[in-house]
Amino acid sequence: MAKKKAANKSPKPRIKKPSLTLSPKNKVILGSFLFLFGLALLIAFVSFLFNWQADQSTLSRLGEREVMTQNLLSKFGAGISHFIIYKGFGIAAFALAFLTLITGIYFFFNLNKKGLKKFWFWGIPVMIWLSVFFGFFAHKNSLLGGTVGYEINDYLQDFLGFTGTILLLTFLLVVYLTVRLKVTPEKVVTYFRRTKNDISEDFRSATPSSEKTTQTTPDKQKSSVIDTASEEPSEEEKKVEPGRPAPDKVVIRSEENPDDVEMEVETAVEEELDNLSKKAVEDYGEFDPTLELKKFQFPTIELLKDYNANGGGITINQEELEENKNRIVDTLKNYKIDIAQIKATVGPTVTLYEIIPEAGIRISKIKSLEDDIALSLSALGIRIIAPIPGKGTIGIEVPNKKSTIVSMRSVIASPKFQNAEMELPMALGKTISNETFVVDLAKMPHLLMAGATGQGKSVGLNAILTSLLYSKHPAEVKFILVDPKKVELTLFNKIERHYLAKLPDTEEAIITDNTKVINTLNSLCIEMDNRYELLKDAMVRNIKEYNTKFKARKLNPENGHKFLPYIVLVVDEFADLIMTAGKEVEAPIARLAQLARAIGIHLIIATQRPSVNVITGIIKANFPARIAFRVTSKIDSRTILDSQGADQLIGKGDMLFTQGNTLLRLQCAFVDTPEVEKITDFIGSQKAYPDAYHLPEYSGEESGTGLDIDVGDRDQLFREAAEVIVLAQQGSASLLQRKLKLGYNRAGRIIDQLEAAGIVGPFEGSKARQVLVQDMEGLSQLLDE
Ligand SMILES: Nc1ncnc2c1ncn2[C@@H]1O[C@H](COP(=O)(O)OP(=O)(O)OP(=O)(O)O)[C@@H](O)[C@H]1O
Repeated sequence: MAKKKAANKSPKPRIKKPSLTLSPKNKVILGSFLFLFGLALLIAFVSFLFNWQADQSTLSRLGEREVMTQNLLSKFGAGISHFIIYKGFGIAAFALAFLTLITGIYFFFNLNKKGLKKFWFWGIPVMIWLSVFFGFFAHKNSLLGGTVGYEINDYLQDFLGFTGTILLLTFLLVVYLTVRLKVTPEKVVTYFRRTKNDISEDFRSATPSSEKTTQTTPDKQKSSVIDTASEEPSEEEKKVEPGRPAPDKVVIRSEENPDDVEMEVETAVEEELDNLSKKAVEDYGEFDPTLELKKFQFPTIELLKDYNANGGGITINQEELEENKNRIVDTLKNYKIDIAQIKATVGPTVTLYEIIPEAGIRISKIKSLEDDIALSLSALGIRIIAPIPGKGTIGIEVPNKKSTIVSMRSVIASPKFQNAEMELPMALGKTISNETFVVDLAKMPHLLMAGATGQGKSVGLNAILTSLLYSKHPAEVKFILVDPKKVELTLFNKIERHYLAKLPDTEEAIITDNTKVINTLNSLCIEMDNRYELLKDAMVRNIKEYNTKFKARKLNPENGHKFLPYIVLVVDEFADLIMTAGKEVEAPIARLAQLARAIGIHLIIATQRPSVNVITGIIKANFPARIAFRVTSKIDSRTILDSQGADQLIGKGDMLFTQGNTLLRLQCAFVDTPEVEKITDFIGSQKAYPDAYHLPEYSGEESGTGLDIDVGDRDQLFREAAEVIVLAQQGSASLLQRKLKLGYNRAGRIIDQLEAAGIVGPFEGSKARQVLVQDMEGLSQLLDE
């Protein structure tokens, strides 16, 4: 039926569009016509060059049959040549003949017309350029530039003068060479270099023919001769992929035994770069990750305060030095330890006295006198290093009476930081010999920081972040800041869209809520896995190689590849996090610490309480780099550094740094909150990305109570407990404890089961849980279901 309907439908009158495409037959006809016409033009033009003067008198009478012309194509040739060459473009008009000829070939063989369009697009301007150029010589030979060339040239000279016209033509020539022929200065240089090499190569290969013959002289014949393969390429060589260099081949042939089988030794040649990527780099240059914020300005050094401007700096107090020296010598003498030599190095906060004891003194003896020396010097924070590694001396560090602030400004301005060729340079402060200390976070690869309250942890974190802000573009590094104290890192909110990373759909980039940390950490683990996939795909081992490859345009963004910024996760108050979230935090942190180094995710973890349940073995094992500010006990010092010493520091940024082996005493650079504010204001006022860097989405479980409790696992007293709760309309475990005489654990378990059954609501902190069933009737209905 339907078919019938369709059949009955009268066909709509269609308007036939004129088709511009030619049938193959017509293409051959048109192609051959154009080809022959172009050929005819060429013949006529060439002939015109020799006969134009003779034929000129006949031009006015070309219509008459009896007029004779010299042109090979007779009157037609003379006429059209006169029109196109003499009246037109001069000898540049040959281009027209060639273009017609080529067009004929394209149509005849039905070739892709894209190339043909290019010929015309560039051919016509080239013809005009040539004719204008030859216009300069019109007074010598009017045929060179033709009338058009002469007139345009004359016109240009009227306005630009002779020199101006030449300059304009030169400019157009440069445009043509670079755009059409892709000639660049580097290419020209390499071309000449290669030619030079080729010539010298030829020259060299021409001379040693005598050597070749000498090789075959009998006295030099050994068991085998190595000579290069014959010049004629073998079948295999011919099969080598285009674009891939042919491997170097040598043939080893036994000379004594010509019947022996030849052995061919092939040395593999490194595969040439991907031609496409090479071309992309040639056309567009290397990928620049900073392009989006091209105008981004790094903060200036003036934003940082110069604490030593008013004659601060390290002052050497001779009296103090002398006094301390005498006391050290006297104290040691009291214990019958003689000193051969003593030397002092004055640092910003402490002075190091290096002593060489007389021969025969046991080092352990001096070490055991630490407290006595401290007592006699009546100073806190004395540290004895016996012996100083690599020096063979014993060091006694004594705090200066007047310490000097190491300003962030001085370390940032130091050449050591400015010239640091590091991925993530951090200017931590100054050593005891007053040298700026810069380390690479990327090499650490994670950093653990501990210290009692008020000893300089937050300042230390700010110093690290400031160093990175002064050295890395927003495209190169992203921070994830976790700040349970809510006040320490809030200033960095202003640079959210420049430097921070966050989970999509979260408002604040700085995480202050411990429960959100878990999601972020898990999301970071996903990011890590994704990055490893990308690295695997790109066949590289680390983020540096990956980004280099990406910049060289060897990785296709359409396959998910992108420039990967470093990610630095900073956690202030790690102890607080472990207390509230425990294993849930530890597991992803440990995973990241173990695996994230290669893919550019680095962790900086700070804690007040370096006890073993906070800094667990697994975390310690993966954080070889540690910073200890002053801690209150030797045990804490051992936990963080695996040795004592941090308990003897003097606070205020005095710190010990280790990267696995030796301990280094440093004075942390000081950066105050107003300075950080100025820096973040400076960056925050500049153009930013539309949003913070988005981490992959992670949907964690909303509640950690395990709501999928099996009905069969319910407590025997479940029903009774439910009734108690509904009757009292109060969802608390202590009520169950009292009424049913239960222990805390069992009551807690029953509450969880009640929550799973939908009788009470979720945990609400100190408040009792909400009861979701209003009366006993509702309860029995629910339970029967
Ligand atoms: N590198 C330093 N140079 C000079 N003074 C410093 C330095 N670091 C810290 N201080 C001083 O110590 C004070 C406390 O430092 P900071 O706020 O960093 O301590 P904290 O360890 O973070 O304490 P909390 O754990 O309670 O936050 C600073 O206000 C400053 O006066």
